[in-house]
Amino acid sequence: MSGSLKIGVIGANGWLGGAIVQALLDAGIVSPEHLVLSLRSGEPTRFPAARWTRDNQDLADSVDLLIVSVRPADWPALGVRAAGKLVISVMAGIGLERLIAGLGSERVVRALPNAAAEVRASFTPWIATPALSAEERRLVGRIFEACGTSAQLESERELDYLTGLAGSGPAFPALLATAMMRHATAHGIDAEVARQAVTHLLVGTGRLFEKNGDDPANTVEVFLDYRGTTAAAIGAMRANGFDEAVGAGLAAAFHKSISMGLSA
Ligand SMILES: NC(=O)C1=CN([C@@H]2O[C@H](COP(=O)(O)OP(=O)(O)OC[C@H]3O[C@@H](n4cnc5c(N)ncnc54)[C@H](OP(=O)(O)O)[C@@H]3O)[C@@H](O)[C@H]2O)C=CC1
Ligand SMILES: O=C(O)[C@@H]1CCC=N1
Repeated sequence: MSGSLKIGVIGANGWLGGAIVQALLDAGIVSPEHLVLSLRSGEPTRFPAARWTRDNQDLADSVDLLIVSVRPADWPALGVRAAGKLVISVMAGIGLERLIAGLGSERVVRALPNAAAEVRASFTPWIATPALSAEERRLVGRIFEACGTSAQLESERELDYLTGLAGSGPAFPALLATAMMRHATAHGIDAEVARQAVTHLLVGTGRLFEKNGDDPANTVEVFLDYRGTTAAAIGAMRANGFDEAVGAGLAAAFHKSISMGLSA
């Protein structure tokens, strides 16, 4: 695979598709003139130097690597054939078997980036069919390293599980942040002050985790040892079902990632 690799992205006007294209360009994996991008409605809003089309089959025929980034519900109607092409799907739930049958290619990757690809901070688990060469696997690794960091998995079951934990993941700290902001403003804290407090605690905690690289449970233990405000909060959160609520949420995501792949 050389610098003249042609990449096509179906759904490039969408959130994740656009983020991946930007990451590919930023990392120099593809040049704009080697990009073919498709959209369904509206007009292209980004990447003016790329070739935009509404003809997905023409796109698939024109490129070396095809990335499919439409919503799972739009997959059955897509009808694109990509025999002999390397294909990456980032659609939640759609399994390798269905991708191979639908696309007519044996060289397929299922990947689950997350919304942080927009800031090149996604964690992206992925799995490939056995037909991918070592060089193609390196290329896939480079693509998702461009979006943040990545891990190649051995089993599709792991990917189904991580669809919730990693793919949906940014929504969960956002949910926590929403609950914290709601509580703070109900206690008279200015909404902008609450927003800043919550944003900085998420970013700051992430940076601490990156710096220390240890088990988050250690951080919880260190705070519990103070027997102060943090311990009081953690005790009350746990007594009110915090761990159970998180577990039930991740189990629901795991279940949905399997069921939506069967029904979409
Ligand atoms: N966003 C996220 O955080 C994550 C998303 N994913 C997966 O990525 C995929 C895309 O998600 P996301 O970017 O958020 O969704 P978006 O709705 O933002 O983007 C999907 C895009 O696909 C376009 N589209 C649909 N059908 C076609 C078609 N036939 N031809 C060309 N374009 C088409 C849509 O066009 P239109 O505007 O007309 O609807 C839309 O622009 C999903 O399968 C999702 O499961 C995975 C992990 C994380
Ligand atoms: O919620 C979803 O189904 C997809 C997967 C992760 C983000 N969006």
